[in-house]
Amino acid sequence: MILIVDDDIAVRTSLSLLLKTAGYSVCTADHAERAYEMIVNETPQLVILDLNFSNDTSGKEGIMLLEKVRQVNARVPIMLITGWASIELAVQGMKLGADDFLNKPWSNEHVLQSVETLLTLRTARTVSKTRKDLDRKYNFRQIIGEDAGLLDILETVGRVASTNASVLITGESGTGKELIAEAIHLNSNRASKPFVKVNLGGISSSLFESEMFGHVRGAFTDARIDRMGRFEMANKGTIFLDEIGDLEASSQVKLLRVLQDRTYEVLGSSRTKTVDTRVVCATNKDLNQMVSAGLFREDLLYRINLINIHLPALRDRKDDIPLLVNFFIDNLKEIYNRPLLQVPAQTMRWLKELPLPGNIRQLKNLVERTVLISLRDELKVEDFKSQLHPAPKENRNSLPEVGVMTLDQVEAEMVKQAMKYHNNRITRAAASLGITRNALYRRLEKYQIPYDESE
Ligand SMILES: Nc1ncnc2c1ncn2[C@@H]1O[C@H](COP(=O)(O)OP(=O)(O)OP(=O)(O)O)[C@@H](O)[C@H]1O
Repeated sequence: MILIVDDDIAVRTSLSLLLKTAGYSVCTADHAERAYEMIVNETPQLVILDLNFSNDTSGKEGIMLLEKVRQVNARVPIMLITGWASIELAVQGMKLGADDFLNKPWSNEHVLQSVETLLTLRTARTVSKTRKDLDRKYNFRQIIGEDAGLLDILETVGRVASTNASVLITGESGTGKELIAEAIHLNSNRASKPFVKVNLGGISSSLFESEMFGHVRGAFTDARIDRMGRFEMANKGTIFLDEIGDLEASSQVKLLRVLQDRTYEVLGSSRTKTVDTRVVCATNKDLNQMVSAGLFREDLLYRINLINIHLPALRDRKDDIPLLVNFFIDNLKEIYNRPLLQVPAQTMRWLKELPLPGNIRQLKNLVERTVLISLRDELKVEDFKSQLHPAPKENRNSLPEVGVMTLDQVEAEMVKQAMKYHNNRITRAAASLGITRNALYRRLEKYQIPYDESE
């Protein structure tokens, strides 16, 4: 049974009708006390709660009810309804334990999708999965690993794939975020439709709208032909927004708007288009920390991370290293027609102890380079060693090998080095890096490098 809490009879009636027609049983409450009684006594499967009671536009009454409900029932999914103008209220509600929020006016399809998603996610998790069990149920062919943490992740991926829930995938660079995003798509009923990847780090705010929503010819000076936006390309499929932590503030608000309303306008056209796209985002940044630092919108964070999947670093799942190496070797056997290629146990033990800050991508590159360069089929520690730290070549620059560090890590190291060299003098360090003092402050904050504020 779904409980609808709203003092507006029109809202109660229309939502009841919608949900009943879709086959749910429904009950309603027109004020907070009644709703609380029903939640305690009748244990609904889901609660839809309008935060803006018309006699109390501050939303306080709704928020108090939410707090009270969470004290007695931590599990019942709660979906909030607010006006677009009171998005902060929705964020406050999410912090207090609500599961999702909708804006008025809502689309019926959106309500039904969210209800279905929350009810599916609520069903109890099946425990103790083995890799075999998971493979029987889902398609994870390209994802290698048997680490318990990874199996948990795969189980979550399988379980949430069929819903429309937004998923945020976090983890260091090279841990397989894109692969997991693809697996969500492949195991969903959108699998036969497009999977569209967008690297948000590479899209400046001036290009954001034309890239994501498309434009018509003549929309701006350079728009010589009509262009389809990424959301339209991903229609009925999945859009994968990679590097979401790199999105500039003005683009964040535009993205929030489309995820919220599920509609957008093509640049230069007044026609409104509807988005029917599953949204999966990824980042190697700590978005919670970015929210605290005022660099990422909190409402956008809540919108994109109904489900959060955090991928472990490879150093925390070392037992998977041999499985991964063998998987890469098997592929290379075919590609290079070298059926006798193998990595003996001793070499494997050595590989397992490598720090591999670039995670699976670094391991894959290392295996590929070693196979390419080494002439023997039985790969020895020296073969890998020479590719891990290749001997200095003439004119070789001193940058680390590709895959070893991300651009952010290189930048952070350079900033630290300049600060140390100039004894933490901001002006000098900034000048030596070729950036302004403000730009240096931003980077010090970003990488959490301590500095003397009186400087
Ligand atoms: N579990 C895995 N099994 C096999 N290959 C994997 C696995 N995880 C990652 N890979 C491979 O490692 C490489 C990096 O993975 P991917 O691009 O998904 O990482 P990422 O976390 O998205 O990286 P970035 O943050 O840098 O974008 C890819 O070639 C991918 O196929």
